[in-house]
Amino acid sequence: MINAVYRLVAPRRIEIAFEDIDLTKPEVLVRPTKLSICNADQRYYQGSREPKILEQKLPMALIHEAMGEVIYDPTKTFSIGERVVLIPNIPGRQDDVIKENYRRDSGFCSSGIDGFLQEYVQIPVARLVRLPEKIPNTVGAFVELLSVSFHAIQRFMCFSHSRKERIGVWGDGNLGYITALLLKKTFPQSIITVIGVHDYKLSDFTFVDETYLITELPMDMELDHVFECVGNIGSQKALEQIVDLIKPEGTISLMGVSEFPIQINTRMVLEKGLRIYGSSRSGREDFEGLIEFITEHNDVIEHLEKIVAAVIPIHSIADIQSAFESDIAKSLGKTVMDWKE
Ligand SMILES: NC(=O)C1=CN([C@@H]2O[C@H](COP(=O)(O)OP(=O)(O)OC[C@H]3O[C@@H](n4cnc5c(N)ncnc54)[C@H](OP(=O)(O)O)[C@@H]3O)[C@@H](O)[C@H]2O)C=CC1
Ligand SMILES: O=C(CO)[C@H](O)[C@H](O)COP(=O)(O)O
Ligand SMILES: [Zn+2]
Repeated sequence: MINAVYRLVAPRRIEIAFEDIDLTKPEVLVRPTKLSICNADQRYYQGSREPKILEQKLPMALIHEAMGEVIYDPTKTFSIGERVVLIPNIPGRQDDVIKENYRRDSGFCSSGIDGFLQEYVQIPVARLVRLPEKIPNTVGAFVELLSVSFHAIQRFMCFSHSRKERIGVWGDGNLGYITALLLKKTFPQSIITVIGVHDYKLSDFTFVDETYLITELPMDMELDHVFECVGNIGSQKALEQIVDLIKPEGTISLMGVSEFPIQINTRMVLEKGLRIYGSSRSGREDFEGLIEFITEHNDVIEHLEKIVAAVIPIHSIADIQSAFESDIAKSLGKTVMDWKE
C-alpha cells in the first residue's frame, strides 16, 4: 500500500514522498485526523535549531501531537474507525528502572524519526491509546502535551516535600496554562500562582488563585515549589527570579526547552538546598493516567477547549505551511490541523 509522507526538507519547505507500507507487519494503521503544532515542531520549521542538528534530522515529517482513526488492525485490538491518540515515544529495550521517555535508545516521532504528518501512520498497538467519548477531537489532538504536564506532576509528587501551600508556575503560554490547570485539580488546597509577562494571557488563567506579571511580583512572596514553563532565553530570567523567591528545600521542575545553555545561581541553590529536576516528554503510563484524570475531572475539558486557537482545514502542502505560519502569528493557544481526505 502506498503512503504519502509530508517531510520538512529545509526550513519552511515541506515536500511529499511516497512510500510503501508493509501490511504483513503486525502493526496498526491509523489515519491522523487532528494534528496539533508544538514549539519543538516550530523550531524545526523555522530553522531555529543549530545547522548541525537540522542537517542530522531533516528530511523529517513533523508533528508529535495527534489523534486519529484506526483504518486497519491485524491484532484486532481496535475496531475500525475507533478514535485513538498516538504516542510519539518509541521505546527500545525494556527497562524496569528508567522511564521510556528518558532512555537513550528510545525514538521520538518528529525528533529524529518521522512524525505524524503522514496520510497513514503504521504504529505498534502499544503506542495507541483509546480516546474516550467525552474528549473532543480538538482536545484529543494535544493529549500528548497534556501528558507531558501530567508526567511532570507525577515526578513532582516523588521529589517534593509535603508542604505545598503555594506552588508557582512561571510561563503564561500553553504549557504554563496546562500545567497550572492540572496542578489546581491535583492540589485543590494549594494556592496556584502563575507568573508571566502578558496581562492578556494571564487573564485566561481563570482557574488559578493568583497571577502576576514578572515585574509586579511581591518580593516577599513565599513559594514552596515551582514549575518553569518558559523555555528559550526567557528561562534564564525566570530561573533567576525563581531561585530568589523559592523557600528552602523547595523543588524546581524544569520544563522549558532552550537552544542556549542557561545560567543558574548555584550558590543560592546550595544555600537553600533546592532540588532541581528536568521533565521531558511522556510515556504510555502518562497518556493513560492523563486520560483517566480528565475523565474524573469533567470541567478540565472546557478549560482545554478554550485554548484551541484555530482549527485549520488541510488539503495541501500549502495549507500545512499556512497552519505553521498562522501558529507563529497567534498570541496564545494551540493550532490544530484538521486533516481532510
Ligand atoms: N518538557 C517538555 O517535554 C516540553 C517542553 N516544552 C517547551 O516548554 C516551553 C514552553 O512551551 P509553550 O508554553 O508552548 O510556549 P510559549 O512560548 O507559548 O510560552 C512561554 C510563555 O512564557 C512567557 N515568558 C517569557 N519570559 C518569561 C519569564 N521570564 N517569566 C514568565 N514567563 C515568561 C512567554 O512570553 P513571550 O512569548 O513574550 O516570550 C510565553 O508567553 C517551550 O520551550 C517548549 O518547547 C513544550 C512541550 C513539552
Ligand atoms: O515537545 C516536546 C515533547 O512534547 C519536547 O520538548 C520535544 O520532544 C523536544 O524535542 P527536540 O529535542 O526535537 O526539540
Ligand atoms: Zn511537544
